[in-house]
Amino acid sequence: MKPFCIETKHLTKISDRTLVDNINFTAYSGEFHAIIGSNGEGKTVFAKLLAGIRSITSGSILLDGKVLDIHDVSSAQKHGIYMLLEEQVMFPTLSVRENILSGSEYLLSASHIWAPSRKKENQVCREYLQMFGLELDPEMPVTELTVFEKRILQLIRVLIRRPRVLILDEFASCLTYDETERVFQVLKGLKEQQTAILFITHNYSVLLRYSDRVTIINDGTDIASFSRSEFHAKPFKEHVEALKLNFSYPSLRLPPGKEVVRFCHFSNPQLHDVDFTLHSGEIIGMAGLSSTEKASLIRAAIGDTRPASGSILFPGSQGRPKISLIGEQDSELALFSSQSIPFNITASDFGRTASHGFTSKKKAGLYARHCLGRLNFRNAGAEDKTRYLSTGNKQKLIIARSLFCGGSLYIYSDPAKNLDAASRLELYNILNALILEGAAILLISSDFAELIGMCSRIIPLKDGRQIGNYSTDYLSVQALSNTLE
Ligand SMILES: Nc1ncnc2c1ncn2[C@@H]1O[C@H](COP(=O)(O)OP(=O)(O)OP(=O)(O)O)[C@@H](O)[C@H]1O
Repeated sequence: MKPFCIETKHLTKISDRTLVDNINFTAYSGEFHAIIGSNGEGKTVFAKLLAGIRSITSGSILLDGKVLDIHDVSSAQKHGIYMLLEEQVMFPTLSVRENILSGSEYLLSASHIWAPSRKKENQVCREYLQMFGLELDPEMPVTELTVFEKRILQLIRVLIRRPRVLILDEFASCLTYDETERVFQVLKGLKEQQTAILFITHNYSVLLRYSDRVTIINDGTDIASFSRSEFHAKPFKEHVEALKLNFSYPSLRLPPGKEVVRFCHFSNPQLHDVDFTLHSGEIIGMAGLSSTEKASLIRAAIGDTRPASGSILFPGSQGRPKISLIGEQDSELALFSSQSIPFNITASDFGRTASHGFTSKKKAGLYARHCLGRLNFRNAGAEDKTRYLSTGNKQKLIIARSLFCGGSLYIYSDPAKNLDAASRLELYNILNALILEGAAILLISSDFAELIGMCSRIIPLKDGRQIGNYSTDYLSVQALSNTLE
């Protein structure tokens, strides 16, 4: 591919208000270009304008100096511009092969008249999957795949079409260090073939490890761009400081209180021999669980399913204590998108917003503002429509709902996904406040730095089987990764 650059000139998007404001941006072929900024600042809307997913109000997009007529997704794809969204878009009833190749079969057929053979399709799928170290049967259903595998399928779907400009929106969120590394190793090959790779991220270590250039978007506009050679200079560091990208985990280790939950050699079809105790005042982490294993653990803990052997006991309480949950569904599934923000937050306990037997909108609004105030909820108000919130702000609603629910046991699966660094820090401070009040927290996470930074102990699972119970005092991200390899 010949070198080129993609530019925007005065790119603007106005909906009810200005979402993207006069962005002048340049990315070059053969570079990893990170786009960063706090939640709700306009990164996704900007990327969607480039990919034709949303229409431009004014301004232009240029490829190699030529203005492009991008008015929908296919017009962007005609110029080789593809975007992978934060949400996972899959055909749940189709196989791995069908999910990868649907609509692209003609690319595999030399004649462009005959459809490629099933053998050829499976072979191509296997080759692409192997690039990411995945040995999946192309005929298996996608419902059995992990988050990582589903993400890779989406990526392969685009790679087959040989993109010139590839835009990834928070692609590495919920991926482990090793999984992220595997993805970027493959993308490096693409970069060497002159693809421009733009990725939106909140993760400072991903930014430092991979980006050749970074652009910061604030309040819908680009406020600065830096190339890698400028990362050590003061202006870049000032932005890092302002965005709190380089934060330290506010680790709090308290002496464990009474036992809240005890897994006694618990097994079910997905999990085997899970055995540990969580006390009040303690955050215990769990690493290495697939999506199905996470769901299975949560369902067992809330009493939705029975163990095949072993048990889950709640020694400190009569019966099951009140459990506050954050599962791992996308916010699209976890929220009532046509309902208001206060409705979504107070949905975990409408009784508390009742006044004379009726739900009080005023009370719900007050609670919502209080919960969101603790979570650095910016660029949106409690009156905004839920469906239009940015992904990070939607995640804050899910957290706020769980905090409104309260309880003595919190089971959180990747609660910090899609949060900007400042909001993450707020979340961690809230977790600390909860354990100071005597709560017990089970933190299931793919972010090993987060687990080591916030938890006193980590329970690693491999293929659903517990393989240890480690104190985090002398544990490194690398050592934990090695254990789970
Ligand atoms: N159709 C719409 N109508 C009104 N406002 C919208 C619409 N779509 C997006 N917004 C608003 O535009 C702003 C920017 O949203 P965007 O999704 O681009 O944020 P972001 O920077 O990607 O945030 P995050 O890091 O949380 O993903 C948000 O405040 C969002 O609420």
